Amino acid sequence: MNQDQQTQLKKSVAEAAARYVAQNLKAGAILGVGTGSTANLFIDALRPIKEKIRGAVASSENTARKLTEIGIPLVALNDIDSLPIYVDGADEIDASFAMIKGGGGALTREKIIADVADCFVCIADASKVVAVLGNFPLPIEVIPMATAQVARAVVALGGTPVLRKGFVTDNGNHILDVSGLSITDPVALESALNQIVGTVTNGLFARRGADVLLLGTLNGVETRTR
Ligand SMILES: O=C(CO)[C@H](O)[C@H](O)COP(=O)(O)O
Repeated sequence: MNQDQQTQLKKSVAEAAARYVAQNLKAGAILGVGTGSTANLFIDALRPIKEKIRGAVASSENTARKLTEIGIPLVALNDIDSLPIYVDGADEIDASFAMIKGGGGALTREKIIADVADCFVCIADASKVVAVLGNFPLPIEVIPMATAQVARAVVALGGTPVLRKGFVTDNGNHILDVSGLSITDPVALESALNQIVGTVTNGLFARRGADVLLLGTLNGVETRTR
């Protein structure tokens, strides 16, 4: 698949996700919105149905800006008790709907919103589906003073961490991108990484994976459920 085709597939799933929201989000409800190029296309696709959405919880400052631009009011996660639907992209997704996320660096806020949401709708083009997670380097958000220590702990687990240069997360932290992991047990690795002191969040979304996958393929958008 070339880049133009991939962009076209991202656009198709973004539009399918907007239709999904129009059909499934109750009038006046709050929507969770992810981060990244697919999420940006999703925000664009929300324009025609924006009156139906009372407000949105944004997973990053970029997403907050885009939502504001199209006139969807922002809602703080602390001001709501529940969130029916969260729509976000992924860097990789496997057959059990476990994902690697955080290519855009928004993994911590994304994981928090995903945890609150009743339904995580993953929007992805076909290139994101893998048999085993780990070809895409796994992002880990770390407290800056702990970066070297977390990197040593990650090496001990068999990974090769690289500091994402010139990048600071919306929370003021660093990202280590970890390659060389063949993630055959995503739940166990997510838990193991959570134990490393100085780690804020790792980009494995396995304990709380997606519920619905809208997958853009060259033959159209497939809806898969777990
Ligand atoms: O996790 C993310 C951002 O932190 C994104 O969802 C992930 O990187 C996919 O991005 P894109 O839609 O640009 O391929």
